[in-house]
Formats: sequence, C-alpha cells, structure tokens
Amino acid sequence: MLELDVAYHGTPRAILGRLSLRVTAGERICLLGPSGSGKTTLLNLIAGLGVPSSGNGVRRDATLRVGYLFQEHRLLPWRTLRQNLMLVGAAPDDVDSLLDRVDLAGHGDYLPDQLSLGMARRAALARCLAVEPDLLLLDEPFASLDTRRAQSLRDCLAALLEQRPQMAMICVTHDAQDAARLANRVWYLDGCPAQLRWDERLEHADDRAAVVQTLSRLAEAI
Ligand SMILES: Nc1ncnc2c1ncn2[C@@H]1O[C@H](COP(=O)(O)OP(=O)(O)OP(=O)(O)O)[C@@H](O)[C@H]1O
Repeated sequence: MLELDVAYHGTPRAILGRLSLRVTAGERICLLGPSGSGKTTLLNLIAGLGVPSSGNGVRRDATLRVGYLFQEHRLLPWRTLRQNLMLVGAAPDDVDSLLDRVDLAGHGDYLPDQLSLGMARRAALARCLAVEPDLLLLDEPFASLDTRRAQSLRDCLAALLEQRPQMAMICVTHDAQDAARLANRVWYLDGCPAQLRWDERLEHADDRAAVVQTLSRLAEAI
C-alpha cells in the first residue's frame, strides 16, 4: 500500500538519513526511538504533510485513505463533534455509531473544549475512523492520559484493529509493552541523522518477549 524512500534535512541539521521502507495491508507497526529522533517527522512524510529532501519519495496506492491521530486533537474548537466528523465526510447517520465506537455515545453536540484530554483524543480517533482509513497513523496516542483513560483508548484501538484486519497501522510510542500488545512489526529509529536501527517482525510469542526485553533496555536509555 505504501513504499517510501526518503531522507529529511531540517533546519539546521539532517533529521532522517535515507530510509527505504514498505508497508503492506494488515501490518501493525510500532515506531520507537529516543525523543527527537524523527518519529513524528517520519509520520508526517508518510502522511504527505512534509516533503522529503531527497530519495525517490513516498509512493502510496492511488486509493489509499490515511487517518492521522496527531499528538494534539486538532478538532475545530468552534464546531461540535458531530460537525467535526461531518467535515471529513462522515454521513449524518453514521456520526452516532462512530462516537459509540470510541466510547463517546451521546457526545455529538459537545464542543471539543467541553471534553477531557482523553475524550478529545477519542473524538479525534473517531474523526480518523470517519474516513475509513486503510492506514492509521497514531502519534503517541496514550501520552498524557491517566492509567484508566489510556486503558480505555487501548481497548478502543484493540477492538478497532480486530474489526479491520486489513487496515495497516503505524503507531509512535515510547512504551515497549504497547509495542508488544499492538504490533506485529517494530521499527526503532536512532542516531543523528536517524537511521532505522531495527525492523523486526513479531511472528511468534518468543519474538515478542525478546523484542520487549530489548526495547525495554533501549527505552531505559532514552
Ligand atoms: N517545527 C520544527 N522546526 C525545526 N525543527 C524541528 C521542528 N520539529 C521538529 N524539529 C526537529 O526535528 C527533530 C525530530 O523531531 P520529531 O518531532 O520528529 O522527533 P520525535 O522522535 O517525534 O520526538 P518526540 O519523541 O519527542 O515526539 C527534532 O529534534 C528537532 O530538532
């Protein structure tokens, strides 16, 4: 569904070295790496929100629909949740079920400022789902949420991934346990400019345990 061959030079330094990657349907990728290593920059390039400095660029299937959950909710604050969802193409009759899927039933007439951080992030996830994405990009979806709200969002996401087995996901996280729970492939970015230090497929339980151990050690060093 997606092939990229990119490098990215910011100001004043090179952020991403040359990366050549391919993402196929159903892949659940967790992207880890130290703060500032370029994880968000890479997601932005994949989403088409940034332009690579060199390489052959990003080739997406012509019909690929991308949903992007940013670190901030980026809902329009003067519009209700219903209106925010309809602005990206949700049919009026689908709004309630989209909100229901992220545990926000009955909140269609709320404004974003009337929601807690966790609710606003789930509303932003509903907006991603409204485009029926083939590829879901998540930038630290569980950051800054308390344990209960993070768990509620994890549950939403797990249910969604189960419902849509063909949907691919790239999720930035600092949490090795989340990578173990959600991913069937792990990318680890590090260095300056960043290189892909790891590209591991997690096919067996043993792979998972070993990868979690290594990621946990790496995370301690972050
Ligand atoms: N708006 C910007 N202007 C200039 N440089 C930027 C900007 N945003 C990011 N950078 C640079 O790009 C580097 C990579 O940033 P990026 O946000 O992609 O890292 P990250 O791995 O997602 O970090 P974190 O884990 O802290 O979110 C940063 O170290 C910073 O130097």
